[in-house]
Amino acid sequence: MKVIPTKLPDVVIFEPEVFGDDRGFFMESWNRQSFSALGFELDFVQDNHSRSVSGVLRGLHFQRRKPQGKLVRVVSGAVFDVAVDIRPGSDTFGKWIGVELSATNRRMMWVPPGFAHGFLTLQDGTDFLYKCTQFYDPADEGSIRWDDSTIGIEWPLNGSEPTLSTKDSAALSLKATQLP
Ligand SMILES: Cc1cn([C@H]2C[C@H](O)[C@@H](COP(=O)(O)OP(=O)(O)O[C@H]3O[C@@H](C)C(=O)[C@@H](O)[C@H]3O)O2)c(=O)[nH]c1=O
Repeated sequence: MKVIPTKLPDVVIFEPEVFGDDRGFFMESWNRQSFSALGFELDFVQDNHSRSVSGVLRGLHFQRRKPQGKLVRVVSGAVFDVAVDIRPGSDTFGKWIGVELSATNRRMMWVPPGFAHGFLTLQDGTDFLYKCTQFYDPADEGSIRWDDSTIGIEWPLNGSEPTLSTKDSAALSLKATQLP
């Protein structure tokens, strides 16, 4: 597995080894031993799967008391996936990274606990899968505005408006959001 660092030291991209043959392909999407050997001791407790039409933006989500680390990937379609460092006191507080994850590039991104996470779907029928290190807790979760100008994420929207949930439409700026 290839590990690709990003400009945010704790966020990394993984490129699994893909074995193709006449039948199709095979790859390991999660192997505790292999990740551990690379320095990632991860203990996942929940797997999630969402499907979206093109132009859906989910995020930017986080949990306060029980932050979730997420290993995210796409098995159908493509997304622009974003992690924002919202750890108070961090050298990279407020900084973001955006990466295209697709069924074609088979890349995964590690979003560490303490980061807000979101993604924009680039194709209809995008299936997004992720493993989480903490259970979902709706009472603990928060959402930061996707278009917060102090974060300044360059979403590849080409002038169109994203489709948001009611919750995400009502999200506050990073500054106005109560952080851990
Ligand atoms: C996230 C989640 C939602 N749900 C329920 C609550 C709600 O009725 C329905 C849809 O929830 P949401 O609108 O929050 O789903 P969604 O906007 O897809 O939320 C996800 O967004 C991405 C960006 C993340 O990083 C995830 O951690 C998660 O927050 O599913 C669960 O039962 N378990 C879960 O773990």
